Parts: sequence; structure tokens; C-alpha cells
Amino acid sequence: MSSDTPIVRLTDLRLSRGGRDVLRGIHLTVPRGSIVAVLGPSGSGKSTLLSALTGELAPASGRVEVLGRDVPQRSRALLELRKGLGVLLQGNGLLTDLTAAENVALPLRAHTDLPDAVIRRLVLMKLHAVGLRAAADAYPRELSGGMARRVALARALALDPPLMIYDEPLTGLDPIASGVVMSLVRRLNDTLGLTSIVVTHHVHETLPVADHAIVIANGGIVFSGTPEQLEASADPLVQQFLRGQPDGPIAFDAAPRATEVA
Ligand SMILES: Nc1ncnc2c1ncn2[C@@H]1O[C@H](COP(=O)(O)OP(=O)(O)OP(=O)(O)O)[C@@H](O)[C@H]1O
Repeated sequence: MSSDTPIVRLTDLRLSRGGRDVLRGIHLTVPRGSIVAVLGPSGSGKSTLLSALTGELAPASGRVEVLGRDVPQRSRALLELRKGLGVLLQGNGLLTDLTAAENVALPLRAHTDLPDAVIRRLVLMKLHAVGLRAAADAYPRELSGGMARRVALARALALDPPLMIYDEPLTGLDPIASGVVMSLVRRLNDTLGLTSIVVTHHVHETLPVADHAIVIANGGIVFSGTPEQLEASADPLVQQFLRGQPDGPIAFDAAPRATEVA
């Protein structure tokens, strides 16, 4: 992958769930080194878009390229691609009977043959990167919500992925912890040379650290630009979303899930 190949490129993408189109006509290019915020009201299709990036959901039509190649549908090739993705899912997903260090070691144990001493050193480096080296031997129940989220972040970084994907990284965190997590996202992005995609409805906490923002609503991308352009946008749809107004051009009567297929 050459250095100007975008880390993610979506071309005329259509995604369906339960036999219904959730998103269509999606075009997006994520340049290397950037932080892109994917914003939108609940049920607009943000998680659906992420599932296409991680290969969980095949496109109904169009193209999904991640790390310079089409997202494969065969499980072996997909597994290989996923090693290059650091994914922080909603909630922390930490195993409660393992310490912070043991949680961070999990991907290293699963995907490498490194000796224990090397794994321990790498784990301490990752915990140091999120400011939690001193909490290595603590159990998740001994950590605050914000600290636990940072341990999960260290685990997502364990294999040095070039692309980080955050799905609602601020859910359940107070404003101070949210600020800490978002500035960490920016710092890690810049110091480790990552590219980050942050899916969230926490607009005001996320925009200050983002280089680019897209807003998804009504089945497509209704805004794409810098955070400054977003805040200055006079588009009634964008305005409704930014102000969290229930009435306006964004439909809140989306059809309920017909069938659970996930
Ligand atoms: N497994 C599924 N089967 C059928 N429909 C689904 C499935 N998952 C999601 N949907 C539908 O797809 C649409 C988009 O859902 P999605 O979870 O991607 O939205 P979201 O923007 O991530 O929402 P939230 O912010 O609430 O997480 C919704 O209408 C939802 O009901």
C-alpha cells in the first residue's frame, strides 16, 4: 500500500439489513493519519457502516476497501485483515477475571508466538501509552469506567494496528473521563501514526479532536467536511442533528427491525 493510498475507501456503497437498505450511495475516503468522526442519530446506520469495514456485513452493492484492499469475504483472508484493525467496541469487553495486563495480553497470545517476557514488556508499553502502567495488575472491577475504557483501548492497540475503529467510545463516561479518552484518541493517533474512525453521537466531545466529520441520516451521508464546516452548516438537517431536535427533516420513525440477523 503506497503512502497516499487511503486507509479506507468506500465507493457507491449500499448496505442492507433484514432485507432493507440501511445505507446507499455512500462515498468516503479516509486519508492516512486523520481522525474521522462518523456522526448521526440513533438508528441511522453508523454501526452498520462499521460492520462493513470489519467485514461482518458484505455490501449489497458497491465497494469497501480497507488498508488498500477490498475487504475479503473469505474467513481466512478476513482474519488476516482484522489483525490490522484495532477495534474498540461499545462497552469495554474486558474479561473480569483477568487483570488489566492479562486483558491487554490476549490479542498478543492469540496472534503471536512471542515469549511471555516479551509479551509482558509489550503489554506494559501499551498500558503506559494510555497512562495506566501502574494499573497493570488491577482487575476491571477495581478501575473507574474511564480507566477500564483506556485498558480496552490498550488492548485494541496491542497488535499495533494502523487503523483504529472506535464504536461509541464515550458511552457511560462522565464529561471529564470523556475528555481524557478523546484527547488520548488524538494523542495516540498522532504519536503512533494511526488513522482513526470514531463512530459516536457525542458530537461536542468528538469534534474538537476530529479532522473530518460525516453525518449519516435518512439512509445516506448528509454532510461531509471539517468540524468547523459542520458547526457553520446552515443545512436544516445538520442543524436538527447538532441541536438534538426531535422535529425536522431527519425522520425518527425508521422501520423497526424486521428480523434479527446478526
Ligand atoms: N441485525 C439487524 N437486522 C435487521 N435490521 C437491523 C439489524 N441491525 C440494525 N438494523 C437496522 O438498521 C438500521 C441502522 O442500525 P444501526 O445499529 O446501524 O444504527 P446506529 O446509527 O448505529 O444506531 P445507534 O446509534 O442507536 O447504535 C436501524 O433501522 C436498525 O433497526
